[in-house]
Amino acid sequence: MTAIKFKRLPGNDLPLPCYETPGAAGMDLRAFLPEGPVIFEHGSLLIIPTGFCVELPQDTEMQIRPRSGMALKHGFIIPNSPGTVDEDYRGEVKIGLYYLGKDPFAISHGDRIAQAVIADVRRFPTVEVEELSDTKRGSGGFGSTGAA
Ligand SMILES: O=c1ccn([C@H]2C[C@H](O)[C@@H](COP(=O)(O)OP(=O)(O)OP(=O)(O)O)O2)c(=O)[nH]1
Ligand SMILES: [Mg+2]
Repeated sequence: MTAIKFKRLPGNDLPLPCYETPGAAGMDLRAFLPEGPVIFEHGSLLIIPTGFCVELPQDTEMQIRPRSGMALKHGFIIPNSPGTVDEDYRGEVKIGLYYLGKDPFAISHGDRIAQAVIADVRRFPTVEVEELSDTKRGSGGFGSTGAA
């Protein structure tokens, strides 16, 4: 089976990202903060390193998504969610976290702060045309079909 290749950055003693249960969709990503915890205040937006670079299989992407517990219990959102790691990216994977909680919250080295889902990517050629085909929806959007 194809493996996701991770390259460990110097000083990184963290476990390799992995699936926490056999059926998990995402592998958890940990904060690489060897110099100590980072304190989030309400409204903080910080980019947290993971200590790993990744090489993805051809025609895949890594989506960086929030962990539900971090979001719903503590108020951490990922503003660019799902973050997109391109298959040709060779830099360190980083996670942007925005904190909505009231009280200051510490994120420490090794905390599992996000999850990475590997997804297939299809690429298509693009073409400019004069007309698009007719549909029942037409130009309706943004709630045009109602709520109930
Ligand atoms: O949550 C994320 C999102 C992106 N990246 C890295 C991998 C990705 O391949 C690269 C570029 O991301 P993206 O294409 O979303 O950002 P951009 O603003 O379009 O930057 P670029 O012009 O470099 O493509 O940044 C991360 O490490 N974490
Ligand atoms: Mg881009």
